[in-house]
Amino acid sequence: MSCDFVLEIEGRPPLVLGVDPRPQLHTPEPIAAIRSYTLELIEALAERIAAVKFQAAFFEALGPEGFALMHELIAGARVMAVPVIVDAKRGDIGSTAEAYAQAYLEAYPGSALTVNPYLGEDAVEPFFRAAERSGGAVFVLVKTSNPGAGLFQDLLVGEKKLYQVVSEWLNQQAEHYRVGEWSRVGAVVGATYPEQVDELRSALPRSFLLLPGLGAQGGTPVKGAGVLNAASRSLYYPGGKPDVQAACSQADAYLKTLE
Ligand SMILES: O=C(O)c1cc(=O)[nH]c(=O)n1[C@@H]1O[C@H](COP(=O)(O)O)[C@@H](O)[C@H]1O
Repeated sequence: MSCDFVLEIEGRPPLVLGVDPRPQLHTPEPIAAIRSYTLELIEALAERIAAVKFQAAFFEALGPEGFALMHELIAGARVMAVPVIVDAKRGDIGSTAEAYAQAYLEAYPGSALTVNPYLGEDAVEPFFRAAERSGGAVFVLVKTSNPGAGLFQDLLVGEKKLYQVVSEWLNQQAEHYRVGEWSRVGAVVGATYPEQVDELRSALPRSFLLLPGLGAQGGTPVKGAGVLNAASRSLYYPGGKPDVQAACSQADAYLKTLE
């Protein structure tokens, strides 16, 4: 297995498994049950997914043991040769960004991290540089999937919307951090906004687009080069509960619409 996120992702299916565990669905011992279910699921879906995306908040909410479990599962996915995206949406002043980049990108070479660009270029660059050193990637929030995304992201800045300004800046960064056809600098675009997905696919030709919002938020799969459709609840808990067989069927159904 190559230890470079960009090279690994290129040839894989366009679906991402989101792991957002709810302890109430794994009683009576949530930590142990989430560990075994997630490992079994990643193994079962390994050939059907581009990557597994761990949402840090759900593990943090489980306390110190939960946070340790996320790190254990990241390592487990890497052992199974499945690329990892840590969805922690980090963003802070440069010196703190260095520490976040060390915690996720450098700790897991060949992995990716979601990043919030609100603090500006000097706050995001440490993530790009760390990704370059570690063979990783960064997915920067451009147009998020939530209903309130437009409050700031659609604000007009001159004649452009703020998310368009972000995407123009991001495209320059993406050119700089290219690895062949694709870049270490990707973008997050909600599957719930298909028009903006089309627009940003053209505006960011070198970037992988991570599209959360599939299923539970009402988004549907989007075909396209470099498009990674991400589903958490609808794939991790198909039918509202842990079920490996049903998850395999759901993954097949998503992939069929993407053929
Ligand atoms: O970065 C993300 O993954 C993300 C960005 C975004 O715009 N919208 C969004 O829903 N997400 C994450 O994607 C997952 C979506 O979960 P489901 O709605 O259950 O598929 C959650 O972990 C969110 O935190």
